[in-house]
Amino acid sequence: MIQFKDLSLVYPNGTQGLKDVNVTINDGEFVVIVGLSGAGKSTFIRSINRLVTPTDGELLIDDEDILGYKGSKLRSLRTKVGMIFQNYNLVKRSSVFKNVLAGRLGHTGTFRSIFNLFSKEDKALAYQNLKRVNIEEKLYNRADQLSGGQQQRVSIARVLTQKPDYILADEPVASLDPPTSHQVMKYLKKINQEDGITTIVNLHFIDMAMEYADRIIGMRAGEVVFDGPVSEVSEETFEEIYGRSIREDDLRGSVEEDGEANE
Ligand SMILES: Nc1ncnc2c1ncn2[C@@H]1O[C@H](COP(=O)(O)OP(=O)(O)OP(=O)(O)O)[C@@H](O)[C@H]1O
Repeated sequence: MIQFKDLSLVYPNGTQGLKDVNVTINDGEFVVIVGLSGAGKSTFIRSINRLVTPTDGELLIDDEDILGYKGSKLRSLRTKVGMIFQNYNLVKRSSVFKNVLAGRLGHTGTFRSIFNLFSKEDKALAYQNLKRVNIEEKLYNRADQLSGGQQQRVSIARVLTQKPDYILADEPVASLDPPTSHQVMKYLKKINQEDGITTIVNLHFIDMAMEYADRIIGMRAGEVVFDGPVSEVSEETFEEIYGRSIREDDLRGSVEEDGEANE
């Protein structure tokens, strides 16, 4: 469980990234954070794995306040909380398999990881996770030979190999076309449902938020201005969150497809 308690973050230049946020995210939830650019979505997500550090309040993960974490505590937090980025963050010149194995680094001792000494079990897990996102045939390809959607699937396999309790995804589909965006969201949702991993995703496409979220959190100027199940969300809700009417570019668009996630 993740609990934001009166959490605020003021950046060194005085910008208020988060303002008095009170939110509890229960185990197994699939939460989508929406809001205009600059609303604080990334700051919200990045607080959870301490890529940024809130300046006031408490942030409890499994009942422990993580705000004071340093050194090994911080490293183990980042092993428990996996992250997926808009730009995939793969090592471009490394193979797909090595990139996925990198998910084990938090579990492997420094000595073993320097020499890439991964166990048979680690390698089996990496392969199995590549299969889960249907990309195992690209095992030996260099990461930069893959399309954007394929690279994001590799990054999902890497995060799974990390065996996290939580997955954060910061605009995971912002660089992808509509069909590929849906594929990636489907994999994230499937993993959430099958493995019960709590998943928090930032999206700025409201149709995708409605399609995949269980619960939507709306942010504006660092504050949570809406928090509720998808069943309670209407067009007016988004208009309130955005402070304006909905436009074409707030929608990713749907795709006619058979649901099979292959490229
Ligand atoms: N390192 C930083 N230093 C100063 N201000 C920052 C920093 N990072 C973010 N901000 C500011 O904090 C506010 C919230 O930014 P944040 O990136 O969390 O918003 P966002 O909703 O994720 O937007 P986007 O969709 O554009 O990424 C913005 O005003 C942003 O300019």
